[in-house]
Amino acid sequence: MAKSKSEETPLMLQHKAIKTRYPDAVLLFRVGDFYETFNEDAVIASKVLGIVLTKRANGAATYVDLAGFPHHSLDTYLHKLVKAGHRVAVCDQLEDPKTVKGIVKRGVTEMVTPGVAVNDKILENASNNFLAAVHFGADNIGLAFLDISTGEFFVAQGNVEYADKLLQSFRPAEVLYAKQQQKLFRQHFGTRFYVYTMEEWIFTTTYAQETLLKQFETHSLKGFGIDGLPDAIIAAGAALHYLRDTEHPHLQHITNIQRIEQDDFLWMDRFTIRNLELLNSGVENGHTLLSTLDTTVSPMGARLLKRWLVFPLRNINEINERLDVVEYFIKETDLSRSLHQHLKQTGDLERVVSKIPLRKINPREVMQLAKALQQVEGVKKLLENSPNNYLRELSQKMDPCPGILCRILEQIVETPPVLVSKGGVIQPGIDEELDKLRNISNNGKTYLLEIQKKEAEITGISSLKVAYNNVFGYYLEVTNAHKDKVPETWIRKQTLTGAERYITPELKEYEEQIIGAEEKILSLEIKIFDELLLALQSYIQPIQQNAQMFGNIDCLLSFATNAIQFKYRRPLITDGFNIDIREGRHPVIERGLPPGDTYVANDIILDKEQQQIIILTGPNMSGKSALLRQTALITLMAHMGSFVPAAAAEIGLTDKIFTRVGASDNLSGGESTFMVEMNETASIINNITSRSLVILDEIGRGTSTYDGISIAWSIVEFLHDMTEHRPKTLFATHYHELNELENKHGRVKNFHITNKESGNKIIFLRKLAPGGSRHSFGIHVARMAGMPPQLLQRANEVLAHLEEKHIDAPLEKHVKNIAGPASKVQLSIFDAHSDTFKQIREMLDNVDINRLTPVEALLKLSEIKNLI
Ligand SMILES: Nc1ncnc2c1ncn2[C@@H]1O[C@H](COP(=O)(O)OP(=O)(O)OP(=O)(O)O)[C@@H](O)[C@H]1O
Repeated sequence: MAKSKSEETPLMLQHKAIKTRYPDAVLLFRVGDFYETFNEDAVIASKVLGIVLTKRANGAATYVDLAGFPHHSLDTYLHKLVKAGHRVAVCDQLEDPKTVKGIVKRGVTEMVTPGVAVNDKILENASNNFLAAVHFGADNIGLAFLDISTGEFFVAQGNVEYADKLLQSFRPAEVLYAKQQQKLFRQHFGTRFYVYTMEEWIFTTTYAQETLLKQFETHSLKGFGIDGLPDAIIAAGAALHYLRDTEHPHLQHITNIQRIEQDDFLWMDRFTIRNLELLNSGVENGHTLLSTLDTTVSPMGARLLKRWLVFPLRNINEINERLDVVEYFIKETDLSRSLHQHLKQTGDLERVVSKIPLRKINPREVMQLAKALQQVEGVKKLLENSPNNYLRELSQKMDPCPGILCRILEQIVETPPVLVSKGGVIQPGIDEELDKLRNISNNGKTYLLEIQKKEAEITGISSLKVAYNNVFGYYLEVTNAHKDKVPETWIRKQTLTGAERYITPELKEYEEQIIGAEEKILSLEIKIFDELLLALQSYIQPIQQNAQMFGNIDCLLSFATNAIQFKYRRPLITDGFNIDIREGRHPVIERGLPPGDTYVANDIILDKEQQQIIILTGPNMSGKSALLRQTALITLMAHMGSFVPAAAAEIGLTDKIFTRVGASDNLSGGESTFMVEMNETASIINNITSRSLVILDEIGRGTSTYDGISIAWSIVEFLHDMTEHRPKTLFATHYHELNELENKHGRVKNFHITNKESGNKIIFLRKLAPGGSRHSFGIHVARMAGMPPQLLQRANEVLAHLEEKHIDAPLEKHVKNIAGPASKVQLSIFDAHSDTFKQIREMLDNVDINRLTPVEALLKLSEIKNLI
């Protein structure tokens, strides 16, 4: 039977009222020194946190489930709940229970969700924690990315592919969108994000405009260059709304909004970012380009490097600006060393400053901020007369904020406690009243010791002790042996087994003074600290700017460090179309080689006129993929402004890098390997220009040999014969049949990776050489992998048989055979009277060739093939 409201305890009624406002969050409900969870929240908490689930009586109304933990463990447990994908509402006591009769007022002081976290335990130093908002407009998708822990705020607007790429690059911890757009979102971006849906009215232009103008305290958004992006503005408004909705009203550190312009950056779609293993290797703890290049020493640098990696530049001047600095740092080793020292002592300036408006900064962090500002002072001096323009400008933009720096150093003790409530934060000499109270407090303690000494002398109780407890304050403790020496004026308060405790009027009088003083000292310290935080608010913007400058310097120093340590060279970025890499290496593989092994360097030359497409053949494991990827990585690194692993490199400005890898093992959404590959390849075809670099690794491998060859063949022809564009292409394949393309198409060139056969074995030389290779040596690799000898022998026999059968049949004929009934042999399969033939004919009759896309055609082909 349902219990009436009045039968529940007042505490549970209060809990219920608050929980109704946060139905989808785990509510951590502060009760005394504990955070408690009730009902279904308790079940979740006990499971995720491994804490005991108990039951508690709820007045006359049944029992409720309960699980709790001590309040000082909040950070740890909060972290676990959020990492497990829960939204958490922290409900605190808003009044001092000592001063309240009846039930104390409670309210949610913070909501923590995966995308809205400022807690150091939840955040990773080297990564941003972005909240994204996505809005599907009539023609475009608007996106916003906001990191509350650093104050960074980006917006963009574009088509689905662009949105997809940005989501992959920013890797938001949480994505918001309107409830009604759920189907659209799922259709385009799948289920790979942690999402939260909101009411549609939040995603409207007027509301978003208002929200943004209020945040930035401006009359228009023109100054941010985003007023022409209506869908992005809606997304940005929704992101800000969500922050306020999650009880984050103080957002003074979000001072700017930056537009991401598609054409400003070298484009890589999400498959390319994945295939090139820029951020993730697909294996746990595997090496990525990021982990290989990241020698930054500050969290600001680490986070920025990640962004530089997925947003390489496309402006020659900006790239050269970075390269000039790297070159300068390489030459000026002393300067680089000093800069490194300063950066290392800065800590996470960007995140510390964000804690000021959020009221989360503690005294120790304020001191860290002061130390960081001292580093800014040092770096500014080091660079102010630099012959390098870029560094001189950075130096001009730095502001060590001397006013507030002095104030912090003057007011805060050198090593303050983490909690201001512990006291001992404020320096002496700052506040007269504080000094006076401290004097009383300190002397009071000395006085207590004097009382102890005096009474010990008078009574002759040498072991007399003054001590304190919460029940009756200061007392004198006498062991039983001396009990009879206690004067009558002492008032007995407690009897223990071996001792008795007494108070005296004199003791009580001093106790009052001391305790009163301590309380007053604490509230004065908190007041002075709060005033300091208020003053710090006005410095948020310049301090954030300093943090950004430090991030830039850190990344460029990191490039210089890599260049020195791993012998990278400065690339020459040109306005032309050539890629000319001499003695290039794969930056990640070369670092992972066992000691004693050296990476075999190779030249790669691609251009618009002679060598637009390279067909690369070679045995398994010979290094085809490595060569392809190193070309893409070197091109990418050059556009980041980094030196590159090559003896020399001339890189024409590149607008897009595409990579497609055949037969990926990671199948998504139940699609076949072949379909995934084809869809991925189809998206290339619409997007390339002569400035694009296309890397195709064993495309066509996911289907039968002839299908594979046909698809690969037609892709190469397409890329070669595009009317307006000549994308530079590297195509690695096992199908040595594709070498025939060189004879038919002027800008296709065959290369192979050399190896040496020694007896029955194969030695990889890994050197690139002109010309194709005749077979793919798969059986040799099988031998190396330890396959049984009988199996290998049989494989050799089958191979010999197949090669004999096809040796005289040029590939083109095979391709035609698949495409149409040109050959007699093939015709025999299509026996006009067979059921299969009839079925195929029917299927073909139903096809409207004029409306068929290439991918659909391939699918149809595959369907037909399955019938045969
Ligand atoms: N130039 C090189 N110098 C030294 N080692 C190399 C070189 N290139 C490749 N390797 C090593 O050889 C291994 C195989 O290379 P890779 O995967 O590129 O071969 P592949 O020809 O693409 O093989 P498959 O056809 O089986 O995919 C790499 O993991 C790497 O360790």
